[in-house]
Amino acid sequence: QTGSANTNPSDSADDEYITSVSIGTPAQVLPLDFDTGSSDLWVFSSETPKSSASGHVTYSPSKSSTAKKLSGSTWSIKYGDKSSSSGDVYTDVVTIGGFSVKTQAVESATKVSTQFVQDTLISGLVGLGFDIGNQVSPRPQKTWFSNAASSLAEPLFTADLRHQETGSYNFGFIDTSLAKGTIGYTPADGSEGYWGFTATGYSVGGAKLNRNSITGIADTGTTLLLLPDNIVDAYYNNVESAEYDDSQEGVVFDCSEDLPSFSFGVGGQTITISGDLLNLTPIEEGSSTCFGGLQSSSDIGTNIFGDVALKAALVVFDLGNERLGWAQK
Ligand SMILES: CSC[C@H](NC(=O)[C@H](Cc1ccccc1)OC(=O)N1CCC(N)CC1)C(=O)N[C@@H](CC1CCCCC1)[C@@H](O)COc1ccncc1
Repeated sequence: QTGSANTNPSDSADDEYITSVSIGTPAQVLPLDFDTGSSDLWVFSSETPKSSASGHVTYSPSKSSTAKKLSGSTWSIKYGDKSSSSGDVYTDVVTIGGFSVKTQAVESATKVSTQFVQDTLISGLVGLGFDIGNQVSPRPQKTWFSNAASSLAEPLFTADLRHQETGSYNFGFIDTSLAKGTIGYTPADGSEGYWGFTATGYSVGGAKLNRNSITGIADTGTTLLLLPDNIVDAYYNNVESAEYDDSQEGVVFDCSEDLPSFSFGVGGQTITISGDLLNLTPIEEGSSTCFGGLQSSSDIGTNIFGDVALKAALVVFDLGNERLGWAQK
């Protein structure tokens, strides 16, 4: 068995990617953000304060004949961008891309932080990280993919995120036609709950890859490519107008600049992110100053190959073989 779901950028900056998920009987369809950087499936619900839920699609377990309360279970999660949510837990049928998991832990939010209240484009997250990262207590729950893996044709999923166009999350199969290059595989380290891996080197503007390895995570839930300061500086030294903007908390530059590409080595392949994928968006509507897709990871403490990097590749999240595959798109 397999599943295939379309995913769409939320806005002109590709800030996040939205995928429709069906929960319950009859199906309640919610727009959710798939996040390989976390391991909880949580949703805005009938239990979310009305003031917080305003403008959001919500899940009502009382309207689902297959919903069951997981009594005594609660959850609480805090993300890298300081956003947070918490609540209680139900189990229900969850269908993604035509594949159904009958008894999936659906974490219902009784509290959500301001960022989530304001982001009415999504009604929650589907964590696609490793089960060890699940935040339900007293008994941690499995992710949707972990529950699905044993019934899928192959215990893997792929992410094909695209700039300003529809992409896909495929479960149980690899559609190699989505990629131009060969898929290079490298071991994935799931010990922290994320999809950790080591890139073997990098280069700016099509130069030869150096051999400076970069350890980081493949994270669909993070917008940017976040790397160490020395690499960020090496890149922006090629961008005449680049400067750090305190209010934007990142490097900005003239939108008219012709940005160099950025490449990294992984699994014997080279993934090249084109300059235009690294020019994220004007800092404000109509501004001629643009915000960079490559920013420093120094205040996070983890290097993150977020959507800016993932958009350049077809990425295989292979749980069965504990490995990540990358192919140029
Ligand atoms: C590098 S952790 C920062 C990161 N959150 C972002 O990337 C947000 C995403 C967003 C949120 C709301 C609207 C638009 C975009 O976007 C920005 O932060 N930005 C985009 C816009 C730009 N102008 C400023 C920077 C983050 O916590 N992700 C987590 C998932 C995320 C949580 C918030 C809701 C959306 C999903 C998660 O994967 C983090 O996992 C790890 C982080 C650190 N160690 C290991 C794992």
